[in-house]
Amino acid sequence: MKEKVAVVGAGSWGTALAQVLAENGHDVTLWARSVPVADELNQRHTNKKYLPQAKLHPAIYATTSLEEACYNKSFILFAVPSHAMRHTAREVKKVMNKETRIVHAAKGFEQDSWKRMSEVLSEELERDQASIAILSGPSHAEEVIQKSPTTVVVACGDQEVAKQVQYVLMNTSFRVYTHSDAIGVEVGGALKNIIALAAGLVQGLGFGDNAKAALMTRGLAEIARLGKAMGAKPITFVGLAGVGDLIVTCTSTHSRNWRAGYMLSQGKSLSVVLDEMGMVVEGVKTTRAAHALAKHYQVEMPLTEQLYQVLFMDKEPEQAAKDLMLRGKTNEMEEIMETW
Ligand SMILES: NC(=O)c1ccc[n+]([C@@H]2O[C@H](COP(=O)([O-])OP(=O)(O)OC[C@H]3O[C@@H](n4cnc5c(N)ncnc54)[C@H](O)[C@@H]3O)[C@@H](O)[C@H]2O)c1
Ligand SMILES: O=P(O)(O)OC[C@H](O)CO
Repeated sequence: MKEKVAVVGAGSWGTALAQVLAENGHDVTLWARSVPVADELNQRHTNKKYLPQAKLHPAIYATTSLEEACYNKSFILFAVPSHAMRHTAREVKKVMNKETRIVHAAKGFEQDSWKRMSEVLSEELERDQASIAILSGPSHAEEVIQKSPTTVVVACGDQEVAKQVQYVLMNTSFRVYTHSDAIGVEVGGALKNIIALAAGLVQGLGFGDNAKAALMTRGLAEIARLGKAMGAKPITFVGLAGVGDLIVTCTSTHSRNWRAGYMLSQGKSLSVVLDEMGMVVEGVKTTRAAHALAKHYQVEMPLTEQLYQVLFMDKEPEQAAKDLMLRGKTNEMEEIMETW
């Protein structure tokens, strides 16, 4: 059945998801923040800033009007960065219908409140959190747009909504699994960006594959520890929204977080790196959030702690690596048993 879907956010991820939906035959309206981007999408069927090589489906209709995008739609899919979620949702609330199903695909926390995006959406849209679906998993827009086989999860307290989202998005190159652990899927997607930043940094410092494997494994351990404290099911982190996303972001040069980490290793300051990237690097703000959440939940997150000091307290990355290697001696099996 053809559905009317609004995609809110015409960056790389929103554009790639709009393409998947249009290829699946749905009626897609893509909300862009700027008029030139909307004009380019409508007239040339390209989005050069965010997906330079892509030829987009001509049926994708772009607009800068949230009302035009969101009124009378079956689904609204939020693909704006986490820092933009609350104010965008507040505007969407004014123009959307009560029965429209809500999905978000952002991977981060709100600054200062450290809330998950589904909490923010629930507050602003006055919706039960259990009705909000979360799309996550290993999925770079650059590959989705090329129809390279991709697997994702859609998590929701209401499994009927998860199945409906699975129905509208799934096709031969985009496989969607439903999931019931919304907190785990949301937290896994956000926290892997911290480890991806560290992986880029480590690679740029000339460390080898042993260090990368260590980062990913020990990164997963601390993601699971914080996730569990926040109410996630630890087993979720062995799936696509945990290990899967860690693998893709820590090993792919498509990753904005990995690239930002790499640039930092070349001696550039954080503000220069973010400027040069010109795209959202969620891991920076997420490091702040996880640092605060770790304190709040009294969970040990040594990698996050060291990255926090490198990003925000001018610590030399080499010193951070040494401090990680020589921190208090621990027993891996005991830790695994405690978390998993
Ligand atoms: N790019 C990917 O491959 C990918 C994959 C999965 C999830 N995500 C997640 O999707 C979210 C969006 O990422 P992206 O890669 O598309 O980012 P992007 O940098 O490519 O695009 C960001 C978009 O958000 C808009 N935006 C920025 N600030 C805004 C604001 N204050 N108000 C309204 N709109 C604003 C920009 O105009 C742009 O359209 C992030 O949370 C990211 O982690 C991205
Ligand atoms: O490019 P990144 O690092 O923002 O990661 C994008 C997606 O989250 C990968 O699944």
